[in-house]
Amino acid sequence: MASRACYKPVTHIIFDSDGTVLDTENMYSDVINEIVAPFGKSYTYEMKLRYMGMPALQSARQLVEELQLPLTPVEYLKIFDSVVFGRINNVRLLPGVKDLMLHLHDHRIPMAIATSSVQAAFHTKSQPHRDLFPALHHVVCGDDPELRPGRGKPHPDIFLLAASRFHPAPDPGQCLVFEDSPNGLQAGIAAGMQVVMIPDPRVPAEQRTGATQVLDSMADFEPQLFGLPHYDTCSKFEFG
Ligand SMILES: O=c1[nH]cc([C@@H]2O[C@H](COP(=O)(O)O)[C@@H](O)[C@H]2O)c(=O)[nH]1
Ligand SMILES: [Mg+2]
Repeated sequence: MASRACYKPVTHIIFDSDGTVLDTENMYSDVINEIVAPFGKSYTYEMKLRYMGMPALQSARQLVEELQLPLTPVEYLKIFDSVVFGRINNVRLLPGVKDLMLHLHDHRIPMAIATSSVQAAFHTKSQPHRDLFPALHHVVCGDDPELRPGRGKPHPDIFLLAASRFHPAPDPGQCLVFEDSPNGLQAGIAAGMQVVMIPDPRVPAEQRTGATQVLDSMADFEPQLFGLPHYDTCSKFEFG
């Protein structure tokens, strides 16, 4: 992790979604394990560390091959999506997300989401929290027509595309990324952006290397360290 002196001021924020904004990762692990268990397989956390943040079809292809499932990747994805669809009402925002988005929105800081999730899935999962959408300038999903296949996280493309869609577009160095996954961290670094990583406690130290800052929770984020307006104590605690 960088020392305090290494934090550089930023003007724009790009959030990852799954595991950073939406509390979906444990649900994904449960669903994947339920799908593969009848075939005598399990989805370990070691595997998850490699899959998190990957575009859905790429992840499905790798999973089917790695676990030798008697399914095509598309068949697997259909089952996955239908099971997830039944659980979306339980998807919560992670701690600190709402406070930070509302705070930065109050101060007119431009924000976007860059998620590997496909648009239909993101739309469904995020519906319970649509009151926050006006705070976001835009959302880039993994199936965006301007993203080339095979260039999902850990490639930088989705973050660079998200940065290019602000008006006016900032330099990558002016953007701060929030990420939970090692693939997402690498994507943010490759994009030339600072990355605040909020990993699951099981993410090993070596897969956090390069993060500008590692936090246990978004609620611990101190905007002023990155040249952003600090929290007004009253608004954070009265309305958070
Ligand atoms: O255990 C897993 N978690 C997450 C993913 C992939 O990561 C994406 C979420 O990426 P992001 O955190 O960039 O929103 C999911 O849509 C899925 O494609 C996965 O394959 N396996
Ligand atoms: Mg994520």
